[in-house]
Amino acid sequence: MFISKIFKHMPHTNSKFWHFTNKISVRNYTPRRALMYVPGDDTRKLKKAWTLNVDCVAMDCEDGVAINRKETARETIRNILNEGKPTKKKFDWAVRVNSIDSGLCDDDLRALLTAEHLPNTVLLPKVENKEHILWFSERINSYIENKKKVELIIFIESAVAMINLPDICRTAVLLSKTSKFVPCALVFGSDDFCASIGATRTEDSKEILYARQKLVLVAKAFGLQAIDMVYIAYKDLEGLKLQSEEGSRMGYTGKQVIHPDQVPIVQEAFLPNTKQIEWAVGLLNAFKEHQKKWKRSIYLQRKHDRYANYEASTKCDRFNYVIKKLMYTLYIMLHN
Ligand SMILES: CC(=O)SCCNC(=O)CCNC(=O)[C@H](O)C(C)(C)COP(=O)(O)OP(=O)(O)OC[C@H]1O[C@@H](n2cnc3c(N)ncnc32)[C@H](O)[C@@H]1OP(=O)(O)O
Ligand SMILES: CC(=O)C(=O)O
Ligand SMILES: [Mg+2]
Repeated sequence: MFISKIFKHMPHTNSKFWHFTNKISVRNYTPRRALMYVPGDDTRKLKKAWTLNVDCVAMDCEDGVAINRKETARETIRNILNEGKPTKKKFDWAVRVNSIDSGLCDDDLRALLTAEHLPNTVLLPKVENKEHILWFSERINSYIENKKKVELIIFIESAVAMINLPDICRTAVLLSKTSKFVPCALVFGSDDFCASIGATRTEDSKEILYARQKLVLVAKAFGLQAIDMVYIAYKDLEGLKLQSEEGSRMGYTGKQVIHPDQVPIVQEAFLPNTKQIEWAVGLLNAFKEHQKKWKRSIYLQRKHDRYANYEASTKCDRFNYVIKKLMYTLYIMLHN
């Protein structure tokens, strides 16, 4: 359980330590513990966002922007993309376009994906079915030049989308082999989801428990990050902490936020705690001891039984692989 929890915190990996973990496919892992929305028409908030220590900044064209400000948001974000990333800080530079059914999505994509610099990630809200993914793929292939690709975050926000979820993910994964996007995460859009199923929000969110669990389950089945719901009462930081920790325990890798004060609490909740780190260090030490014994037993088995030797070394490889990942994560945590 702990191992899967820390894998989700693998950061951008261009460190020397990479040589040690050269067989581990975490090289391009982009952490998104907090995914913060910034209304795309609000230059003051956009400037503020660059000063924060947040994993993902989502410049928003969708629900954070009033209908009569859509064009302003699109233009403002395009200008920012033309100028290039405004800081050397490492964070996921993302845009949330309007939904396909809104009729605004194509204009958003055209404006944002033909700017001087591509965003790292496109957030596609209200995906309902695989046809939406096919449409998105066709549109972005016509806008992005060369061999460049963006990461895609798929929003699941309705009853129909929840039913079609595996189909949506399968299509996205298959298309990504030939298209200019790579699916990287699912987002649970709980506010729109509640509206879709006619649920009334409660403090413990029991009314959406099934959907919240299903999203994380399907995300993991397709190797995607799972990003949990927004905690709208942004002044209630205690409630935010409890909900973030709950999401982390459920297997979510991050959470959407709407206010800078929410960022540190959420990012903390999606990191391993001291107890878990101590447990991992204990596991590393135990492993060293076991490895010594295993080496000897493998040597003896090699002499007597070829098949048994094969089994043992396979186990050893698997264990080695897991430990290397653990050590790598500890190294990153110590150096942050
Ligand atoms: C269901 C969904 O789709 S959720 C996504 C759509 N919703 C959103 O995007 C809402 C985003 N959040 C916001 O717009 C704001 O946080 C609000 C409106 C909720 C509150 O804003 P304010 O009243 O300005 O909050 P507050 O005064 O506490 O802000 C403190 C500082 O943080 C800044 N700030 C607040 N929210 C954000 C944000 N999302 N991004 C960047 N900066 C922000 C403010 O500009 C202010 O900066 P300043 O000190 O330089 O003036
Ligand atoms: C985040 C979002 O889009 C929603 O909850 O509907
Ligand atoms: Mg929504």
